[in-house]
Amino acid sequence: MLTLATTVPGEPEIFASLQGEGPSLGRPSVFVRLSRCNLACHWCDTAYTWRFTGDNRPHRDGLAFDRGDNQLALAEAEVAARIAALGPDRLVITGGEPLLQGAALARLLDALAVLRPAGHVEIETNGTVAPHPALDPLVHQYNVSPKLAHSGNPAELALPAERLAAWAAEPRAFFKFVVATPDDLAEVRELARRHAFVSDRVFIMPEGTRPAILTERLRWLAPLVLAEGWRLTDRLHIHLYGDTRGT
Ligand SMILES: C[S@@+](CC[C@H](N)C(=O)[O-])C[C@H]1O[C@@H](n2cnc3c(N)ncnc32)[C@H](O)[C@@H]1O
Ligand SMILES: Nc1nc2[nH]cc(C(=O)O)c2c(=O)[nH]1
Ligand code: SF4
Ligand SMILES: [Mg+2]
Repeated sequence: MLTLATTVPGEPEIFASLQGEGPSLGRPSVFVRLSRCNLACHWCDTAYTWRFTGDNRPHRDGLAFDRGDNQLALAEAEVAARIAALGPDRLVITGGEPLLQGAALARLLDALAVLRPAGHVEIETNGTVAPHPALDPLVHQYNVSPKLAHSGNPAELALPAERLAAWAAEPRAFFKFVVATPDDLAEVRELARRHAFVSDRVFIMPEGTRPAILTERLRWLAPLVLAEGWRLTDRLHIHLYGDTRGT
């Protein structure tokens, strides 16, 4: 079984949209949003995937708590059928933290390959969890978004050095750093130096869930990103649809 986020109670968050961020920006894709996370970013735009109680404390104990309206368990075959019915042959798996459900994701992708053999699969991840060995060969692209200090997570949880080194050596991985102030870029620079990130695989993305904030931040980010030789990404879906579930 997979545990998914919901758009409304009882409806799993599986939808077609344009990939709004990073190297595949603008590509028609099916999105699957899973429930639960092992981090707790202050500014998380999908906190409904992990903050279930309203008391602002994340649950990090797997499925051993009351399932509220914000999540739903579904069989892998059912999720595969819903994905295939939506059309686009690119799949983006996100959350929450999808790699927490690695074995079930491997079963999902096996089922999907029967229905839709030539598809492309990318995973949005916070980069703290190693991909399950059965899942890894089925993935074409990892969009790895390590969390900087302004996320509010302790660095030892959010930036495990061995994992970052593994992602840096993984040719299918792109980094996507969320930045709110110029100071955040100094942290990216230090991580890039320590792990010898390939510049062409480093994306900087403004923090924000409103178009005006994104535009303002993109303007001061552009020259700084240019000077580093990294890449800049917007959040297209926010401009198109706002901060709405299922878009
Ligand atoms: C909700 S996360 C889910 C996947 C995974 N947990 C992660 O953090 O990469 C999807 C993407 O949205 C980004 N994100 C979340 N909240 C954001 C915000 N307020 N502004 C900009 N990006 C945000 C994350 O950094 C990540 O790249
Ligand atoms: N359109 C669209 N593109 C996205 N790219 C990454 C997303 C995510 O939440 O992981 C996302 C999302 O939620 N919507
Ligand atoms: S790691 Fe991703 S899903 Fe988890 S709290 Fe941070 S942005 Fe949200
Ligand atoms: Mg999103």
